[in-house]
Amino acid sequence: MPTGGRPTLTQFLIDERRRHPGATGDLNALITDVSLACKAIARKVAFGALAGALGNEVDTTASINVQGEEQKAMDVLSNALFIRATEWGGQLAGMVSEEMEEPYLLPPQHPRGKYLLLFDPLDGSSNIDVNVSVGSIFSILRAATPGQDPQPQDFLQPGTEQVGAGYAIYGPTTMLVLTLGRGTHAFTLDPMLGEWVLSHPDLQIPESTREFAINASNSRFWEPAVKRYVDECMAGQTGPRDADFNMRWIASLVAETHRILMRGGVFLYPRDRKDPARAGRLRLLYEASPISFLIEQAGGAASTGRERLMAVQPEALHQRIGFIFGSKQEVERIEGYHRDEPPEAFDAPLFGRRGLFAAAV
Ligand SMILES: O=P(O)(O)OC[C@H]1O[C@](O)(COP(=O)(O)O)[C@@H](O)[C@@H]1O
Ligand SMILES: [Mg+2]
Ligand SMILES: [Mg+2]
Repeated sequence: MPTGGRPTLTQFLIDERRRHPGATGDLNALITDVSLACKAIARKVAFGALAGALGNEVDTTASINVQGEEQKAMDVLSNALFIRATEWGGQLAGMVSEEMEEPYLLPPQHPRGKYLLLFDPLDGSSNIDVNVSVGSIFSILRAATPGQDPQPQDFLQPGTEQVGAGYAIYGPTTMLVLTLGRGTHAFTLDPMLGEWVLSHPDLQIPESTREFAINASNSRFWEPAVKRYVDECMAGQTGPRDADFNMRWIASLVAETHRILMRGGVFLYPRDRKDPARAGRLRLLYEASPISFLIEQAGGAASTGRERLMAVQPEALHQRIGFIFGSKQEVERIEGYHRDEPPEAFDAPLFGRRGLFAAAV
């Protein structure tokens, strides 16, 4: 076997389907289409500064997206590749993307299916110019009205409702990491065969760690619980943790997640006071929710700091949220520190559950 006895993604999906005798194969077809989009994005990313010079159509100008952030040409192109690869197959009823303000409705000639696809087509895109790993993140939900165009509120489902989730990482090797609710599995793209090959079945995150990741430049905006946690890590052997810690920050959620899945660690992009118009940095539906599913399925934990992230009921398509995930013992410790803080210390008046900005984008 050219894959050294390891199953390909197709073989893995066939095996999964056997466990669900009533399955139509639509989910497998959708994941195959998503994995094709990821292959196409990987190829484009690999061209780097040669994009355009070699006759591929990427230009290098940037614009501003619906969230007021710089939108790179590769963000726009990756978004188009996701749509092109998945809209025709008849498995999807609609899509939501970081790069589109409203849900994407399928062209009239395409059949509507029973799934919803939510995605960040290119995560960490500010890293592209410096040749640091980037990725794509996706989440699959069931449509409320299969066969019909969805309403925006149909996408507002808690993470616990996800049918599947995953990401592709475009790094030294291109990999696809996937969960369908039975473990988290990583596939490596064999560049010769162009096939995803199961290289890391059933990933398990170590329960404890001595490595944390946070953007420390935001420290003056943190809640007391986060500040306490980081201070204790920094104090190392001289503090209450009685152990030295390492700190990491890549500024690429996919790359941080991948490191944590491979060797453990904890990631924090907590709710903070930096911008009163938004209570966190990362987007709930197509960043935090799918990453949480992957992390939990690998034995880790994912939280807002106060509750299980996948239990949060979304209120807006592009809602942002505080996000803490990784090795279970550390996430539980951070949640404990939040419980120790009186909620009014930070909540009132802007950030309370019922506060002005609770669901702001
Ligand atoms: O610039 P900061 O504050 O370090 O934020 C980095 C975070 O922003 C992101 O790049 C946001 O994703 P996008 O690139 O898709 O907007 C995450 O991948 C990363 O964790
Ligand atoms: Mg992102
Ligand atoms: Mg993005």
